Order: sequence, then structure tokens, then C-alpha cells
Amino acid sequence: MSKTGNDADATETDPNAAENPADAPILGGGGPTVTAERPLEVEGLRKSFGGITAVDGASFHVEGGTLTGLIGPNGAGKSTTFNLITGMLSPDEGTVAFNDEDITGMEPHAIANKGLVRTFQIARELEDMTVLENMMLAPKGQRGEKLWRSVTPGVRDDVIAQEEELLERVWDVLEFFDIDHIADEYAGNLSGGQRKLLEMARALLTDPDMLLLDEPFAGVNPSLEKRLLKHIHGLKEQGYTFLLVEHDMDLIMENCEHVIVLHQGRILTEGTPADIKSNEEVIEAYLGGNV
Ligand SMILES: Nc1ncnc2c1ncn2[C@@H]1O[C@H](COP(=O)(O)OP(=O)(O)OP(=O)(O)O)[C@@H](O)[C@H]1O
Repeated sequence: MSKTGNDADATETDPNAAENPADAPILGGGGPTVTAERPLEVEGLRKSFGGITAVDGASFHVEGGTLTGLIGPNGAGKSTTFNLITGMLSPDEGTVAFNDEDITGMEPHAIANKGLVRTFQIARELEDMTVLENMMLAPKGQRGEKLWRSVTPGVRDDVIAQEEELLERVWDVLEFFDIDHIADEYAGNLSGGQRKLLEMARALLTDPDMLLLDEPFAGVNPSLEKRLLKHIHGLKEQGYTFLLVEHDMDLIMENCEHVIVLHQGRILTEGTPADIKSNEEVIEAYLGGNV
């Protein structure tokens, strides 16, 4: 696989994108370190903003090694729930446990260090850096921070060895996402879909056990969407756990094994895609909502 060239659009049209998850690639040397049977357990989560109760006593869990969908009409509380889980917001009530540890109210970086990671849009200031530079910065302040912290000051060989180790891992992840050939491209020049791949690659570099994906397919063309899904299924096969917020109902129904429905801050119901599709309450919530 070439590590040179600036064909920024090459990843947009991959005729070889696998449709069968069994054909999905496997990331060498990766895999989650700890995965509890139920890595994520949310209990009685509540959050109000002034008079608006965004999350109103939500309880649910996510099984390890699954792709679980979190859906609901606009304003149902999905983003707020993500923010409460990842420490961006503190709940008024309730608890969040990750890998059997109470992480309620912890700082976002502490939660990421534990292996619960959310994908983030590439910040404006990172757009002037290349894909490779973006990747090299990714572990700092997140889970890979331990790699940097453990460097003894003044011991140059250690620093070099650790940088080499990081670089090797970076190339592994870039190759896994098929974006190694645009490593020298500025992040600001990437297409919407390529950014999404880079965002996920950065998140993966932090050695997560579980990834929270907030509309990862927004603005992504169908062929790249297929590729992103292929990667997600490949990672799932390796034991990674995913919680996905997504408005495209067909995509959720075709790809998630379990679906949780939020409505007005509460869990309306949960089950297999087939259960959810035929659930009258869900249909009503969506018809009443502004989907
Ligand atoms: N910071 C905030 N201040 C005030 N109200 C907020 C705030 N964040 C969310 N809300 C309100 O809380 C409710 C839930 O919002 P949230 O964004 O969590 O829903 P959502 O399911 O993610 O919606 P969407 O699908 O439209 O993104 C909405 O009524 C929203 O207006």
C-alpha cells in the first residue's frame, strides 16, 4: 500500500467496499483491553436546562462487542445523553458505569483514558496540519497520554523509542482506514467523508474499548458510508463496542443488533430492529416528532 500521493478523492469511490461484515478488515495488534459483559450501564440519568428536562430518568445498558443504536425524534435527548456519558455534562441525578466502574461526573479526558471515547470533529486549528500530524497529536490528553507521561525526562532513547512505537501504530490505523495514501494531505483539504474516517482513526488511536459515534455518516456519500460501516463491523468483530446515534433509520435497522429508543428524555422501548420497527409506540413517537 502506498504511503505517498495526494489523491484526496481516492477513498470516496472504493468499488471493493465489502458488504459482508465477514469481509471487513482486522486491525493488527489492536483490540480492546478490557470489555465487561456490559461495558456501559446508565442508571436513572436526569439532566435539566432551566425548565427543560432533556434527559428524564434514562436507564439502559450496552452489551460488550455490539453495535447498539440510540435513536429518537429530534429533541429526544440523545446528544445530552452522550454528553452525560462522556463527562461533557454532569447529571443532576443518576449514574454512569463503564467497565463496572462508576464514572459519573468524571472529566472527559479521564473517561477517555478509561477507554470510553467519543469521536470529535477535527478542530479548525488542526485543519492546517496533515493527516499524519493530526494522528500523531491524537493520543495526547486522551488514553494514549500514558505513553507520553511515562517518558522519563532527559532519557532521549526512551523518547525516540516511544515516538517510533506511536508512529508504527499511527500507520497501522491509517492503513486500516485506507487513508494512509493521504497522510501528507492537509486535514482542511479532506472531503467530508475522509474527515469522518480521520475522526474515527484518531479516536481508535487512543486505544478505546468502546466508541460513541454521534451521526458519523452525516454528509458522507453512500460508497464511503459503506466503507465506514465495514470498518465498524470489522472492529466489532474484534470485540470493540459501539453506541451509535443516527437519524437514518434504515441504516440503524440494517446494522445494529440492538436499538434503544429515547423519547422526551426517557427510554420508550428497546429491542432488536425487528421489535422496534413494529412497535406502535415508536411509530407514534416518530410521527408526532419532527424527524
Ligand atoms: N444546553 C442546553 N440548554 C438548553 N436546552 C438544551 C440544551 N441542550 C439541549 N437542550 C434541550 O434539551 C432537549 C434535548 O436535546 P438533545 O440535543 O439532547 O436532543 P437530541 O435527541 O440530540 O436532538 P436532535 O436529534 O435534534 O439532535 C431539547 O429540548 C433541547 O432543546
